[in-house]
Amino acid sequence: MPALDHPASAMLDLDSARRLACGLVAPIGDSETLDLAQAAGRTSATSLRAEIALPRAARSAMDGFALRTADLAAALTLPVAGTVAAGMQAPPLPDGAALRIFTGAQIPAGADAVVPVEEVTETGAEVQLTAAPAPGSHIRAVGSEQPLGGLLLRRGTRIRAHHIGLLASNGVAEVAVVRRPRLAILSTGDELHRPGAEAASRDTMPDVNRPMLIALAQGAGAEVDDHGILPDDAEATVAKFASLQGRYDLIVTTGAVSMGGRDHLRPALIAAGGQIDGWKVALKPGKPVMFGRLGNAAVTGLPGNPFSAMVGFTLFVSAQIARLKGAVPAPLFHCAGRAGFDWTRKPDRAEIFPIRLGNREIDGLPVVHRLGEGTSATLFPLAEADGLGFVPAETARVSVGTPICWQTFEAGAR
Ligand SMILES: Nc1nc2c(c(=O)[nH]1)N[C@H]1C(S)=C(S)[C@@H](COP(=O)(O)OP(=O)(O)OC[C@H]3O[C@@H](n4cnc5c(N)ncnc54)[C@H](O)[C@@H]3O)O[C@H]1N2
Ligand code: MOO
Repeated sequence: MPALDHPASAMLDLDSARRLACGLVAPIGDSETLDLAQAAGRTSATSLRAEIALPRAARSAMDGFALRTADLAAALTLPVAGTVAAGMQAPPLPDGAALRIFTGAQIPAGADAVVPVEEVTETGAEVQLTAAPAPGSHIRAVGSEQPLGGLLLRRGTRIRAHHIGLLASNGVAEVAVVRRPRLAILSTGDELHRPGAEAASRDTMPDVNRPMLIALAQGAGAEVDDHGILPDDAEATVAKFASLQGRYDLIVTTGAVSMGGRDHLRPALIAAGGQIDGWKVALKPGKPVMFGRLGNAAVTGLPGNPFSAMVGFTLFVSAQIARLKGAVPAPLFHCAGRAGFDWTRKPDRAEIFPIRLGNREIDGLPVVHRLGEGTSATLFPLAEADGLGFVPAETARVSVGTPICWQTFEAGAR
């Protein structure tokens, strides 16, 4: 296999790395048709326009009385000639009379206003008003809520509960959505065993990254195949890449991307006919991330340290999944907090760290506490974390009370 030469100094900055990662995938063109109830969270594959105007018939917006305003010129008292409820065909309004009407009921032919029940006095079979309403009062006119041809769902929209309701109101039962991105996820390392598969020993350790990344990818809307644990073996790695070719939109690996003699991933990708588009980001943790391609699939090699793998997913893989789905990747980290800690650091790489939110300050911004000591080998500081904090590469010092950027764990998954 080819020996790869990469100078230690060449690191992508975070923005360039994210752009590169997103550029290696393209929005999926295939679609499938789903029952409306199954479509939440999926991306619409087509735009839908209203084939009807709503409401289809003029309806009452209130419980009250339907009447003809012209009839009130002589007197403000009218006899009540009957009742119209939602779901029934309204009888025409007799001359010089009112009809009791309920919310959502069709406006009787001849009526041009509804007076709410609390604005009238009912005496026997008559209703007495204090003033004549303006024509059109409390009537939902035909087409007033949705025009014929109005846009209901734009292509590329993430379908949310309110879209489902809107489509249901138009009698739509099925919707075309972009097929889910197909991901292969695998771990590398002779030291790994499946969590719970064997008793923990001092020689082996559970595979932490695979179950975590599968959960993250499924949460982001991908269809994931679990490709298990790959041994630290060059030939096996080439063979694995070859077997994955043509089947996936994105292949995500962890481990074997650093400088060690057993870090086979990059040469194996080349040997399998793939290419490497970038390696190493000025990011802590997550420095040795690799961005590449194998046929039509993007290949993202995340570092083996579990917090590095998680950060790499959050910053790069989640954006790649969003783009595959035809969505716009979520912007990262809003500076909507105040540091609850002092921190002096080496200003060389952007840094991500677990955070816990404290009380809100008088301006409404939460105090953000940094958890852990910056170790990428453990997820332990995340146990009680509310999200992730961020400082740019050039930050050398953070002081209590200064603005700090953070995001919830859900922020990246769209
Ligand atoms: N000489 C250098 N050494 C290292 C550098 C460097 O720049 N120069 N970078 C360090 C950084 S930063 C990281 S991050 C790691 C990344 O290493 P790899 O991605 O090559 O990963 P491995 O060496 O295979 O494993 C690293 C570490 O993570 C554990 N691991 C791996 N996979 C899993 C898994 N699925 N579940 C749990 N733990 C896993 C593995 O046992 C190692 O302890 O490299 C540094 N070294
Ligand atoms: O990049 Mo490593 O991910 O700093 O631990």
